[in-house]
Amino acid sequence: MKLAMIGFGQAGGKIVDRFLDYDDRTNSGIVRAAIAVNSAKADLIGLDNIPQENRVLIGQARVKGHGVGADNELGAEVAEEDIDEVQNAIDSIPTHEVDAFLVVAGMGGGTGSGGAPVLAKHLKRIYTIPVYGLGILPGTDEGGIYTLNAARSFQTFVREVDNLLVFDNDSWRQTGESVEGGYEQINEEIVRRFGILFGAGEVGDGEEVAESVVDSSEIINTLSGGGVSTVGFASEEVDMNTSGGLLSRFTGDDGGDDDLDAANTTNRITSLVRKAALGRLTLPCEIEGTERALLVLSGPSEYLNRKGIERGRKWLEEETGSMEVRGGDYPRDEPEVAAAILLSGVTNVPRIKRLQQVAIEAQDNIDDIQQESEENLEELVEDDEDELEPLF
Ligand SMILES: Nc1nc2c(ncn2[C@@H]2O[C@H](COP(=O)(O)OP(=O)(O)OP(=O)(O)O)[C@@H](O)[C@H]2O)c(=O)[nH]1
Repeated sequence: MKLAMIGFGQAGGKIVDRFLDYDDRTNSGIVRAAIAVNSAKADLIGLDNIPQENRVLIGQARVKGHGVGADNELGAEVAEEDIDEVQNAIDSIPTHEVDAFLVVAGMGGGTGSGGAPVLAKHLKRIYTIPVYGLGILPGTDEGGIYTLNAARSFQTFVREVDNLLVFDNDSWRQTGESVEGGYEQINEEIVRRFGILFGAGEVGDGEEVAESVVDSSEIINTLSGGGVSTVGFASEEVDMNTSGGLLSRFTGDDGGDDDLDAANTTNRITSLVRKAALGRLTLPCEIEGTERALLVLSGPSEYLNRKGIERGRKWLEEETGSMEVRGGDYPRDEPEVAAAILLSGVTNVPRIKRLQQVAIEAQDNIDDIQQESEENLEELVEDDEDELEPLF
């Protein structure tokens, strides 16, 4: 499907920038327009791919291009004050060619965390197409103020968007890596997962169309109903170089028995689906209780078969308990077969329960909480974990 992506704050801008690069590399055609909004001039200058005219500096009168320093109330205020500047950039997008907006932001800082919900609310008032959020949760080692920002922003953001897709840095940060180097890798993981998912609905006319290609309405239907979404992913390399013998590794094709090859393909697809659903999700959670799901199987069409996808889909129905599990192909000439699973409306998410508790504590006693040390706040969150009610 075609998206208008708006990156709010540094993390948001960098991830949208990376999506453009992904689009270029893979020809997936999902980014119809890309805009970056920030209160820090240096962050906007540091982007590689987003066109200069689509980089919007807000809050100049208040913070003079220096950012809001993790103050997300100030982030929200400058977004409100300068929303017309953002709208000017959006006005240059042919929105009639766009299936949805995707507002991307880190939830732990000030600009994106405060501004993204403001922008989502604004977009929903003006446009009829869906407005989705991609929210990045901070690592728990980043400190109390980042957790507090994320807790408050999350609650607002999920309310303002049609669906909030979440990626939790905390589960993805590798130890021993520099923060920047770590984000490079993490951002690649983000665009790969969401790129395959959204790209699935973008198999256009004249392209190779398999038996059951996913279209953008299936993605929209899976996301409709709101709530929080997470994505599972697993892939396996396949050999595309052997002329005429494309199937060799993935299917175990020896040029012989076709039924056997089909059975191998089916089995491999089923185990990829399990790996994707039970492995590391962008937001770790219990998959049981998921309201809706979409399974996308991507790869060279020779490696995809309807039976495998159907079996994977059925298995997902059983595991999630959902009656609304969609599934289909995304034929791509890439040397890998990948399963991407969108789990929409997830309910049992420990990280969100912890964040919710932080938000409740903050409401009760905002001054004390802000003075707490990082360690104290972390302890507080851990201790109260058992008593929490789910957020939604
Ligand atoms: N995945 C990912 N997360 C990032 C990246 N950069 C920052 N973050 C996360 O996003 C959170 C918010 O940081 P920023 O995006 O830098 O903050 P901002 O919205 O620009 O706000 P201010 O800097 O306070 O004005 C951080 O706490 C990190 O968890 C990135 O490149 N990738």
